[in-house]
Amino acid sequence: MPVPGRFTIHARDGKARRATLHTAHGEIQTPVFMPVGTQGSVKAVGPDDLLQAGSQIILGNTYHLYLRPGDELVARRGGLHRFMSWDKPILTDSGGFQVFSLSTIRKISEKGVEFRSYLDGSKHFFSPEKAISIQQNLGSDIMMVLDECVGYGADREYTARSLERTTRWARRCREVHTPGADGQLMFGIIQGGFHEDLREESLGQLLEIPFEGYAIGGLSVGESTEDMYRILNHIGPRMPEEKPRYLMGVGTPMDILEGIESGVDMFDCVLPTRNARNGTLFTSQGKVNIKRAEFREDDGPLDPNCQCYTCRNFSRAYLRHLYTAREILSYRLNSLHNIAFFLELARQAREAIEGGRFAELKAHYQGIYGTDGR
Ligand SMILES: CC1(C)O[C@@H]2[C@@H](CO[C@@]3(CNc4nc5cc6c(=O)[nH]c(N)nc6cc5[nH]4)OC(C)(C)O[C@@H]23)O1
Ligand SMILES: [Zn+2]
Repeated sequence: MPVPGRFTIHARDGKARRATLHTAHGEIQTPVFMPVGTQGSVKAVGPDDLLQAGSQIILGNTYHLYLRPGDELVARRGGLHRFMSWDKPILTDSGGFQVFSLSTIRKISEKGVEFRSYLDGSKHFFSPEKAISIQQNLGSDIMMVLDECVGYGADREYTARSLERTTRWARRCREVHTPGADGQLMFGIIQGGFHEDLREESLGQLLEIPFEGYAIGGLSVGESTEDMYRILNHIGPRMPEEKPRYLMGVGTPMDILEGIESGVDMFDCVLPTRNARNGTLFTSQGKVNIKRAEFREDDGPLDPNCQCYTCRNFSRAYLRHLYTAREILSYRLNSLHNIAFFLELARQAREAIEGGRFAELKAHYQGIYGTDGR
């Protein structure tokens, strides 16, 4: 009987790891890309599409689901898995980041964070305990602690004080959920901005609290690729070897490969679904901007090397037409393909690590997407 939280490393290639993470809703082969389903749906695609594309786990969001339809309502409907008919693993972010990135008029204190809803301006308060209670109501397999993600360019002094409070909040989250209760896992989140020593400080403090995994927060917040990679390369390998490592909100294909090379196992990003909706498609030969006139009469598949439903059934000419005509089907077909691309990238990474060929895989994509794929 698999024990939720068990993390088994099968192969290594440099700092990259090929592993299996066990959860209450099944096992996850890592490195893994997690499509983002912020409001309980991965935009424009259904659970059947996600399974077909090979998705092992998806993301939900505490902040959004608390505000609408309400975590208590979801709990009364049997939890998020049943509510959205997804019976594989779900990871939920704690809402801290969304409060800072989406909400207006927020006040942060030792107790937690007060914010106004982006929907109707009503006032709300998240304590660390509340953030965990919401994720228990949602029934997610992996819960994230409530943290403060300091903005890019926050001063060192504030960053240092903030990470101390984030650690105290992390301890409070752990205190209200016994490890493994209801099969739910809890990950700590490393902060510390863009200061290597503060990052080590944050990690060191979190290691004193028993978490089933550790995440790197505070990145993909508008910093340069150089700054992201500097922190990633520094803290990734220093994270606990025997536990899963999750890089939040990242990223482009090249950012993901850089993260895997630094020892990271789990990734999530809205890039595939968000870019799909503005016609930017990721292919084995680089980015394709489907609205370009050159595709008007192109009968070829979007990506000849892709096995997804979109590439097996529709031409670039048709995809361009749907996009230009603002057809709803454009969102679905473009999103299906981009999700399939990111999932295939992660699958290729798993295979390359098993075969000791990860460096070659990264070099191959560097030749197509450049150093950061922006
Ligand atoms: C890359 C891309 C396309 O992703 C978009 C947009 C802007 O960046 C993103 C993704 N970056 C991102 N960094 C994060 C940091 C934390 C964090 O420190 N703590 C917690 N609890 N959750 C986090 C979630 C994060 N997501 O953040 C929002 C604002 C959600 O939109 C996403 O650019
Ligand atoms: Zn495709």
